[in-house]
Amino acid sequence: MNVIEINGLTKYYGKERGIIDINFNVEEKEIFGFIGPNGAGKSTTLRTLLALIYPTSGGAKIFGKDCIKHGPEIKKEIGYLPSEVFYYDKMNVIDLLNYSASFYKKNCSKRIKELAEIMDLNLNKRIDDLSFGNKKKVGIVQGLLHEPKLIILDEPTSGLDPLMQQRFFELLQEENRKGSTILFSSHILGEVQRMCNRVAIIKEGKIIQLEKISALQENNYKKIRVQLTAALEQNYFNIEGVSNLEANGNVISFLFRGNINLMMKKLSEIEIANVWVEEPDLEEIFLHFYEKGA
Ligand SMILES: Nc1ncnc2c1ncn2[C@@H]1O[C@H](COP(=O)(O)OP(=O)(O)OP(=O)(O)O)[C@@H](O)[C@H]1O
Repeated sequence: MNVIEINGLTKYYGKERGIIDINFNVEEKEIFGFIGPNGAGKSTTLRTLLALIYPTSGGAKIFGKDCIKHGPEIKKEIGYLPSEVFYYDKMNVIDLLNYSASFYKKNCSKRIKELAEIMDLNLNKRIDDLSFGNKKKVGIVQGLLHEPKLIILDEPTSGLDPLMQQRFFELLQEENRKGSTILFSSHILGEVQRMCNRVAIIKEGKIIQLEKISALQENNYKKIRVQLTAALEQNYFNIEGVSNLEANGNVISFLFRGNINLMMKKLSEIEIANVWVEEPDLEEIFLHFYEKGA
């Protein structure tokens, strides 16, 4: 069953492109990643799903219901963490969370305490005494306190230190095991690869790739940099599977996809000072999609 169905979703801000003809579904109990560079349209898509802004055309269904028409009803079952959190600074954390909880017809006090403990959040502090990262934690607790069926997170890890990111991902995995469906946006490929079953890649307002993470990894390019000790014949690395070849002084870099043994053989036949084999970052993967004309 699809928890989210997005059909031809398009949003223009006046003449400015927001998103164009977005189509994808998120299945029940899936952890779905939505990834793209700044300004690609991730927040616009998520805000439209939450009926915080209205689409120019197209639409989406959540739990089988139109996300705009049935917005208030649907939102009771959604936990949302916006990319930037703004609060009434003078309130205490616990008062703010109790106020948020009052919108749901259930007692959330026990869950608030549990979540605050997991995220190491002091409930008695005033909001304006909190650091950016701690404000983010308030947002996380606020988004999860009513044990929502669907969790939508917009760049949730920005501002969290690595330990907290880890705890937060464990928390999400636990929510997912208990039955929640999760959609989260990010511009960090690594965290999406680690967490998600499937991913949609968005660029300049359009979906350019929709993949299972396993397929994305199989297709994955390695980024190879070689530091040479002596000049090399110009076409030495010009073999099948090599793209984006660049030379910078005595360092040659390229993307490689193919049989890694062939590449290792090629490397073993020359004298080198150093070699780096890395996962390409998101920009480089985008560059590759771009070159394919996607
Ligand atoms: N309120 C607005 N008015 C005009 N243009 C907007 C508005 N909000 C977003 N846009 C434009 O819509 C496009 C998509 O922006 P959006 O914030 O959805 O991207 P994003 O992928 O979430 O990026 P980021 O990671 O930087 O938040 C951008 O070109 C942006 O300039």
